[in-house]
Amino acid sequence: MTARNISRFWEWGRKIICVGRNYADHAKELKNAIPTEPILFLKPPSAYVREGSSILVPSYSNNLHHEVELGVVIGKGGTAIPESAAMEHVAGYALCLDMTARDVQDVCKSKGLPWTRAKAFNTSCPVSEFIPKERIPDPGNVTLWLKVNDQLRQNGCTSQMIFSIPYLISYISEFITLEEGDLILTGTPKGVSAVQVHDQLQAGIQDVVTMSFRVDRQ
Ligand SMILES: O=C(O)/C=C/C(=O)CC(=O)C(=O)O
Ligand SMILES: [Mg+2]
Repeated sequence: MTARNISRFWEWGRKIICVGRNYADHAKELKNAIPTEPILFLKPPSAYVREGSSILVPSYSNNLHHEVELGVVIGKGGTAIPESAAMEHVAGYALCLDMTARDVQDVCKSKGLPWTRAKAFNTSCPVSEFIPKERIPDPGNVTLWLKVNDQLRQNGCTSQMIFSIPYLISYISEFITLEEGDLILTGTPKGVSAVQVHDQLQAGIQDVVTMSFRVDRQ
């Protein structure tokens, strides 16, 4: 059997675990309280989309938002990983978008329902190429940005995260066993806004990576 290559982790069918409201300025812009514990939700592997394919607006949404996020790719699985050992479990990173049907999420929130339809639809997780760990020596201090049609909408630093990457790995692995190829989306900084069909999104991690996606109707 051919060995699988972590640099194509999105083909492995592993878990996508997302952290919400992990930046105070984003929690505030949506009028949410600052969390005292990580807020988690999941996307299925069918949410992945790669450059060259489009982000599809779900037929049931009229308010699709971009959220640029740093993704952490797990290289070594584990359960109840101590915070002190957490970074040993990281293989690398990816720039990710947590595409969110905000109108649907608002309805879910008002009814106390899960966010699945708002967050987990096909193409809701655009990802960049795999970034080996060595290329981001300090993932707790990198700038993430996103432009829509060349206009800057998001520009934030991972130093603003409420819960650090080691803390998140430790917290999550207490009750979800992490496996090689899993991806953790670490939350978005402020500046989320709506995208329209035929918009061109461009995003980057300072001088490390950039990626582009077009938006189309489902
Ligand atoms: O509570 C809300 O209104 C929205 C929360 C999110 O969408 C959370 C995230 O996905 C995030 O902060 O990245
Ligand atoms: Mg998000």
